[in-house]
Amino acid sequence: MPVDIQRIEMDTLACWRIRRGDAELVVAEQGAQVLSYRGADGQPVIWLSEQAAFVSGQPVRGGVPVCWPWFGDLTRNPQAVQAGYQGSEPPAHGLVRSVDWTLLDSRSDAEGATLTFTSPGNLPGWPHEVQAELTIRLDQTLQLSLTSRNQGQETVTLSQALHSYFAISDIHQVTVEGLDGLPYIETLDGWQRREQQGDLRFVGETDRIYLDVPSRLALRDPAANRRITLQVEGSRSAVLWNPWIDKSRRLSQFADDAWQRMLCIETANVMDDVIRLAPGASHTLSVAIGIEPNAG
Ligand SMILES: O=P(O)(O)OC[C@H]1O[C@@H](O)[C@H](O)[C@@H](O)[C@@H]1O
Repeated sequence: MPVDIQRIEMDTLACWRIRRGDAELVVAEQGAQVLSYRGADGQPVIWLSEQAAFVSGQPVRGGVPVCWPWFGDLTRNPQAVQAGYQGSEPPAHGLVRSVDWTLLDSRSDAEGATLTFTSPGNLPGWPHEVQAELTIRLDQTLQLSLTSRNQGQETVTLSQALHSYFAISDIHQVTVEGLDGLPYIETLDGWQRREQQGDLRFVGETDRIYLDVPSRLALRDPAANRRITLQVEGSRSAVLWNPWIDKSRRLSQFADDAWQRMLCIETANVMDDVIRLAPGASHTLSVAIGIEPNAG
């Protein structure tokens, strides 16, 4: 199947667009952020906010922001992750969401296309020789692989996530399969540890860190008659997030009712699943996102 790679601009952001039949992927150089992805049937799989702003220095709401070298609020991270940062105001979700990455390589073949980006060196307040490389491959599925390499002389500990926003037909109807029986941290109630019973359904604001997560999760969407599947390597934790009604009003680049159409399943290395990189060591976190027709 012919594959076409083009450099485009979304307002002020330099982006790359890959088309493969009716599938289309758009990636911004800023943050190496996947902005949008439509599958082979032309339907959105990755959600991009209708109110997204494509502004230099600001993460775009939606797509797949890369959270690195820490996830979320730094002060909620294990001490070894906090110790890596020497600045005074740690931004949420790390340092690379709103800076330009460098495109190292772009190529297409008979099956698809691959883009490879590398993170900028010299991140403010983070004096470590650790480089992140993100490979984005579009063929029948969308695959993201984030490799961190420690080229310095000291051990560095980091947390991270591929913060995927998925497009769904109705938050009230979707379920997430694969979490039954898992421990999770309820960040909305004192970060208590709890246990998941059955598949996850959504009845209110959700912001949970699941632990001991298996390599396959699925997002069942009966109204769209499909399942979005996530096949993961290098991760045992996942963050499930939907802001619901009140938090939606406080979020930037987010329509008041957009919570009904999106759900984040973030492929992560957080809490006791953080990555400890000895000198010379590397780690790869990856997720392959596929579609199974028929939510059965
Ligand atoms: O608004 P941001 O920085 O992109 O973060 C969005 C959300 O990201 C999620 O990963 C967090 O669990 C939420 O608490 C947070 O609100």
